[in-house]
Amino acid sequence: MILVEQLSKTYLTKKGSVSALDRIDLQIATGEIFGVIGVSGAGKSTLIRCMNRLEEPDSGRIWIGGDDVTQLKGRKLRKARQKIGMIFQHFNLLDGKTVYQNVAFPLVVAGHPRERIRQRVREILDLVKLSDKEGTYPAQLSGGQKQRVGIARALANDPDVLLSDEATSALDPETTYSILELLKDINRQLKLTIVLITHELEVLQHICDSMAVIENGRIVETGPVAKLFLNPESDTARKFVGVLEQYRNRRGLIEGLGEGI
Ligand SMILES: Nc1ncnc2c1ncn2[C@@H]1O[C@H](COP(=O)(O)OP(=O)(O)OP(=O)(O)O)[C@@H](O)[C@H]1O
Repeated sequence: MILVEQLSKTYLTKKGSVSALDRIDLQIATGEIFGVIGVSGAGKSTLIRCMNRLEEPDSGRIWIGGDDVTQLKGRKLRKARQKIGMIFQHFNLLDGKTVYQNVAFPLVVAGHPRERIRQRVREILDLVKLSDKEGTYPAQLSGGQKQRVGIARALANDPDVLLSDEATSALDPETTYSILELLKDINRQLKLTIVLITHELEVLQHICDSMAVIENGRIVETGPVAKLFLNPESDTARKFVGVLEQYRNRRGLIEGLGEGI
């Protein structure tokens, strides 16, 4: 279970302060895929980055597997971070290192023996279906393959939680689909809790069990994903669902016209 309680974060800028998160409360069940959706600037990245302390919240608590991660320091924080994997929109791979070295990196940092690292990297590359790319450099990979390396690296230390920061936003629809399917498989096989942020309703619809809608740093709606489509309550949710319906209607119209030709 992940519990977020009254989490707040304000950025101080030259132009004044920006409230990015305003007393956020969330409850995420172990083993579920939980989506946070919102428009640009709503606070999604700040929220997910607070979960592994890439960002420091001003106040509030984040409980992950019994630990309040906001209170951890030093070695305990490093240990907790090993159990929270993260994947990014632009993959964040080490360009000068091979696929093998990228995936091995967190294991080397964690101080595992070389033989254990080799065994684990091979296992994980097999899981993400990149066993044939061990010696390849990121520049020689497609976007989808890069994200698979990112996922493999995030899973190397066998985390309990995977955070996904717009992991499919830079990918074409077909590759997005394959990465979402991979995340679903991983969630099932490893019983891994996944928290993902997105501004794409289709991503939420395809993969998430539950969701929260974030608007101007506040959670304005939460529940099962189906609820969002059947009964959107917030302005953000209504806009997202409205745009998707318009798009589907237009596509239906175009396909209908096509049939008449
Ligand atoms: N390092 C920073 N310094 C100052 N302001 C920031 C910083 N990071 C984010 N913000 C501001 O905080 C608010 C929330 O930003 P955040 O990146 O969390 O939103 P987001 O929903 O992830 O947006 P996007 O989808 O565009 O990435 C925005 O107003 C943003 O401009």
